[in-house]
Amino acid sequence: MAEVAVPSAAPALRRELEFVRSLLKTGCSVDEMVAAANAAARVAARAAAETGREVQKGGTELTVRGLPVGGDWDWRAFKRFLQSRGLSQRTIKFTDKDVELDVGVARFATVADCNLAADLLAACEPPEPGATILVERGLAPEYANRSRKRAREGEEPQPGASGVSKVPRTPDVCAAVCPWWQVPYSKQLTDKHHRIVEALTAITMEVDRRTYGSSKPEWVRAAHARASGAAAGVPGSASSASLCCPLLGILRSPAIERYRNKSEFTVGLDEHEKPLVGFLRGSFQDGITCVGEPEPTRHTSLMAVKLAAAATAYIRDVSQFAPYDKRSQQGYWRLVLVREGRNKSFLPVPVTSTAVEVAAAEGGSPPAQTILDSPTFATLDPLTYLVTFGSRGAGAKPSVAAAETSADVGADEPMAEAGATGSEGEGAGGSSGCQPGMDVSEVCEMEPEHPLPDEVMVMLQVHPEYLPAKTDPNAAARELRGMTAALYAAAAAAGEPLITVRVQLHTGVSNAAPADAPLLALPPAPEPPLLPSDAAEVQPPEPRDVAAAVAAASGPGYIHDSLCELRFRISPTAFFQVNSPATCALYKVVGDWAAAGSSTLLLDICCGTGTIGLTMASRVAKVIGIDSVPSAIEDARVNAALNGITNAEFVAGKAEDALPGILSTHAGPDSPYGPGDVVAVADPPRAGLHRTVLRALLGCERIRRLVFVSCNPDNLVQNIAALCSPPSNRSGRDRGGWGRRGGGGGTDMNGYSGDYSPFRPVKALAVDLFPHTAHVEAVMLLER
Ligand SMILES: C[S@@+](CC[C@H](N)C(=O)[O-])C[C@H]1O[C@@H](n2cnc3c(N)ncnc32)[C@H](O)[C@@H]1O
Repeated sequence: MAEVAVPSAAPALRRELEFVRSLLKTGCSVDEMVAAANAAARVAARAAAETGREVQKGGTELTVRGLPVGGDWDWRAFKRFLQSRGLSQRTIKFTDKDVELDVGVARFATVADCNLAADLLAACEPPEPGATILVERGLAPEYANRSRKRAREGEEPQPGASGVSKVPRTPDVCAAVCPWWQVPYSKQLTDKHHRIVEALTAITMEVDRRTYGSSKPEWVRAAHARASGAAAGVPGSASSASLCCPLLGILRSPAIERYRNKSEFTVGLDEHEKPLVGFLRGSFQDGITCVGEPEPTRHTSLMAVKLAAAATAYIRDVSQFAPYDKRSQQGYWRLVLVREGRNKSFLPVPVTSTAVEVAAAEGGSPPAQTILDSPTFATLDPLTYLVTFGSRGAGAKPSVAAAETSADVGADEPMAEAGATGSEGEGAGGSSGCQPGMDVSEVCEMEPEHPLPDEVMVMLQVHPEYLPAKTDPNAAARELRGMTAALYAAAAAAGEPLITVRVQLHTGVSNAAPADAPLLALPPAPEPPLLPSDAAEVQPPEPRDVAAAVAAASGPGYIHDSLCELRFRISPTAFFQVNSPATCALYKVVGDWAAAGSSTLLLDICCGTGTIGLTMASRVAKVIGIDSVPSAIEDARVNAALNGITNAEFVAGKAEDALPGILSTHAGPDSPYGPGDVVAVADPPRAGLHRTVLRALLGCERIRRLVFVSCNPDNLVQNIAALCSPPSNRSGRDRGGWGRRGGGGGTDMNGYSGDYSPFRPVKALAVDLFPHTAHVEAVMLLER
């Protein structure tokens, strides 16, 4: 056998070669010789590859060549192959393999994991006898291009992109529900931050468009001046110079893997036409009805994955009822909603990539990651999760790049100075001991194992018009109870009991049921036959274990979760933020920016289950929350009582209907709240606030401070521009509905006839509540 020169940079190869040499010397068997020859060939190929190319050190990606082609050999098979070779599910962050290519790529949680994987794979048996696999550090060029394209488009890789022509296929489930799953988290944060930069710039432009002459707000002029300076060569870029206010950075999500506390699974058919409880692999409008396995999606919790698998098994193996088919509007099982809650907040403290790299270089284990132990609302420090751009290392001076995006508009303003933490004087990092903020280059994806949920709720959405269910209520009862028993067993096996199941009856075509769709407790066991002669025709009596499981899982019809030391009851259909750890950080910022005190009336507009208002109740005189969903308001009232809060009132109704009356009662001239004592927090749905609400807020002069939370940067622009534009001297070009035509008094295009002072954007922050998707939350403080 030819001697192979092993480069000094490849100690694993050297060890492997030594092993082969020793094997050859010992007079081993034919099989062992074959294995040795294969290993030697692998070594030779790897050595050749490495001498021709520097080993990329410190990365977390591996390319594996020589994998089987065709059949089922896609990324799932590749992932199974990695797992079967001793690599843990948790450390493998993504795998990608086209069935037509012999190359697979994998990314690992840490450099140490990647090193271990490289060593394990170099020494392992190939997936097929006689095959030779080759392991290389870094991303194969053919995949690097695919990843970039996918990241840009948020789409699944089309095989044609790698040069192999194939018929387009239904998108992968990950591409459908967490399209950024393969994009490094630091890149996700950068893109989301940029999206908010664009929104803040668009606000300046929109208010500029709506105003002219002396009515143009000072902050718009200042933005113009910055932009002109930038255009004239003063360091800075025109687009970021035009931000309407400082953008302090982005709060990363404390947890990025399997972070969702709510999973909505569709019941349908998989690509082989077998029933599956999972995620739709595209939109019904695009003709896609195929459902995919939820397990590969990075954001779905393991408990939810297990419950989906149990529901699938029940429908496939036991149920007599079919999944609902939207096209024919036939079938019974429609949706399985899983919600989870914890007794204590789960708040991991991020470690930096430098710390991980240093530990790996020193051959040690990755740095220990701490979990904040249920911090109080006062001690939780959002700086723990702040990510900024362009200044490597916390406390480092912002680089030129940072100055370009932030200096003129103050985006590098420390968060504490900007009033973000409300805990001035306490060391930055507060209770966590973490450095204040981290540069995006320091973002690391390592995170600790999540604790199991303490409470699990399932809502089964079914189609009551399905003929076999309609004609035989006993059969329907048996199905629902059988399904519940299957789910109960799966939850218990996963470590936590399923405490409550509810059934939603829904006849509409889309799975999105109206808030008032009937929600029922589990039906009682079918009655035994009255006459012995009927006995032959009826099903056998319900097994005892089903009855016991149903009794245990009937529960109260709600669960509880914890945020910032408070407990929240959540009903099946009430809104509750899906990422509890990130929500704690978000609420802390909202609370601090509201700067509410003991004389404050806090308006929580679109309050859901009362979360924002209740987290602030102890420091204000009164909270009034409004939400259009009655069950959410019921939850909010219970949540106040649950936490011993007596100064909160909740109103069920649309904000556009309820807010004007609330303001005239509680914030009118005769109210006990003086100017500035009324603080509003608005957290509207994606469509944004109704213009009646905007008008009411503008018209209430006691409101001087408004914290706006938005999950839709596009609608944020219109809402903020409306709130920050003066009432008169609007440009005649403004067809958007806020300016009066011409100056002076009169009535504007929306019927608002009062004078008011517009708000001014003070500062903004992006918050990542939805890792692996393009969604991002923005928080803005407005003052006047
Ligand atoms: C983004 S959620 C925010 C909920 C809450 N602030 C939280 O953090 O959990 C938006 C809320 O607005 C409610 N909503 C939707 N349209 C509304 C309207 N016209 N008036 C009042 N509330 C509305 C929804 O029911 C939902 O609870």
